[in-house]
Amino acid sequence: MAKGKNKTREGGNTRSNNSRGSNGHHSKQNHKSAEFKHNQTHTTNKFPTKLAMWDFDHCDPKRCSGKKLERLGLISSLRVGQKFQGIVVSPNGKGVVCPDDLPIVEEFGASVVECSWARLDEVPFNKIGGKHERLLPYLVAANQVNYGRPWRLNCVEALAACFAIVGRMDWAAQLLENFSWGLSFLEINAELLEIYQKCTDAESVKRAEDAWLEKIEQETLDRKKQSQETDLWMMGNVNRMNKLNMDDSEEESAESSEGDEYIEDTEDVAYDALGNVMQKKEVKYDSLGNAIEDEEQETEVKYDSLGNIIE
Ligand SMILES: C[S@@+](CC[C@H](N)C(=O)[O-])C[C@H]1O[C@@H](n2cnc3c(N)ncnc32)[C@H](O)[C@@H]1O
Repeated sequence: MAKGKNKTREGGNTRSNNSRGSNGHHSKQNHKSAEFKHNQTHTTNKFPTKLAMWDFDHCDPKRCSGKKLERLGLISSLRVGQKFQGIVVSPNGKGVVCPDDLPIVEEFGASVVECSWARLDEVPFNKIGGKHERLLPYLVAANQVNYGRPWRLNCVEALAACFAIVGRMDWAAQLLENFSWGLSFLEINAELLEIYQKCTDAESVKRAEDAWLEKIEQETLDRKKQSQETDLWMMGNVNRMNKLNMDDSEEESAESSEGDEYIEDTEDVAYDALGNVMQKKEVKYDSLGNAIEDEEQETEVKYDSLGNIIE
């Protein structure tokens, strides 16, 4: 259990509907009471540690994971100008999240910057953040917008990644469970998260990240080389196959033409009882194309009274 966590949540309540986002103003309320309310509502009692975000309303609310966490009452909004005591997972971070961050995460929670990747230059990073701003090491997004892209995690993935790296896989899963695709983030990054969890400080995570990047780069090169070799081998085979096919078809056509010839030949070839080819019978045709019977065969054979052929 996080130190002081219950204490923080005792006075806490979920964010009220009239609280404001990072770039909005609180209507009909003076600054002081709004600030007081904000400080009072920056935690929810639905999650074991504090979750917060600066929301710049850049994204489609239907696809925005930060907004969904807010609707679920799991995360609260921070104003521009307001700093966060816990880990700030941010593109503006210097070091990377590491297992040594566990006590900070457990005591003060984690926050993100809900904005568009394409509009980072509009974010006043100097007016948000905190003492513990962190980048995330190489991990691959599982969300539907950036699936398969390294580093470009959405807010819920970023928070979950932070929890997973510091060893709170339970919190990571608890958060991601709210998204249909959520747990696949832990699955596709399982091997890497285990490696990061075995590290200590930011430098060791960075070294692990570098080693992983080197490994996947090498694997990519090996795969490329292998596929080129396979292509060559296949091409060799294809050539051989083509040649074989060609030879085959040549042989086949040769065979078939031979066969045809053979068949043609057989039409006029006669065999004796022992299968020996006998003299080809010559068929003669009249001017109308009608076969004329061989006169020789038509020659009448005469016999004497004893049945002997008479010449
Ligand atoms: C740019 S926003 C995009 C949010 C997206 N629209 C959504 O639906 O959640 C994602 C935020 O998550 C955190 N984040 C994601 N990947 C990160 C990384 N590799 N390093 C540091 N922070 C990261 C940052 O706070 C970042 O601003």
